[in-house]
Amino acid sequence: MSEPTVYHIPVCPFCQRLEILLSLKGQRNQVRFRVIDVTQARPEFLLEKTRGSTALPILETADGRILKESLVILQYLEDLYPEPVVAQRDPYRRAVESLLVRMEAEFCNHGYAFVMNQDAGRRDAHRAGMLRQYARLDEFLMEHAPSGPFLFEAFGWAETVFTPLFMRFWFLEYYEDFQLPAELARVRAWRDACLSHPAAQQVSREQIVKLYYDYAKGAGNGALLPGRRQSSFSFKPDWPERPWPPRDKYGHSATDEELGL
Ligand SMILES: COc1ccc(C(=O)/C=[SH]/C[C@H](NC(=O)CC[C@H](N)C(=O)O)C(=O)NCC(=O)O)cc1OC
Repeated sequence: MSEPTVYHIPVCPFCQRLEILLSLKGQRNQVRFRVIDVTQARPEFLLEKTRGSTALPILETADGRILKESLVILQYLEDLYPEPVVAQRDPYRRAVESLLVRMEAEFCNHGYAFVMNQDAGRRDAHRAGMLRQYARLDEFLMEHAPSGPFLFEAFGWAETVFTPLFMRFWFLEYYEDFQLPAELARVRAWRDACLSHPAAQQVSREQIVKLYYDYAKGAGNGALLPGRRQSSFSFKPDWPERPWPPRDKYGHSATDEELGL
């Protein structure tokens, strides 16, 4: 094996982080990406490599060593391909970047809990919680980068970490009619600049909305819903050939046929 290999799910936000970083560095073709079908049990060869853990992405170095956790793999790739630099080199700026990145897990969890919520009576609580998460980002950016749009001069480390989550939260706009209010202008400017960056165009809004339908019905990571034969994460039929799913997640459960599966 002459190059690193990433085992990934094409639409997983954590896997997309690696593609964005490599794209920024012009090294996307130096790393082999092997697609794993999240709707199927992990293949034995992979479980042997990971000693049983199933979360993706997984990176196998050129000499066969295994790494997991997207933020760790990002740092490995940053060190393996040091130019152009993506993470800040100045110690204080790197610390500020790290403070912002420390907010990604709670931000992610709120968004996924919101889209996976099945209790219409809790919609407003989820919405309020998601708005608080965006307000935290807005406050941080107003303190450290009031003019923007990025945290520093260009799309960098924090943007690489957050942009896949901003893209997944297209499912909140579609299934929960979630919109950022005008008073959160700073984080909205950051989000919009991230969404349009050329290094981050691995997935589209239509793809996310169609593939994540089952998450909106409470089934994550390729799990199968009652009465369904296929997950919305299935690779076939390819998502461009499928119709847009119904938006009414609380009142209707689409069949495989309605989803074009
Ligand atoms: C907070 O809830 C969620 C947040 C994100 C995702 C997601 O996009 C999974 S993407 C695919 C998912 N990968 C991960 O969760 C990796 C997270 C890890 N911390 C990283 O940063 O690499 C996976 O492989 N799951 C299958 C398994 O673990 O066997 C799903 C959520 O709930 C189902």
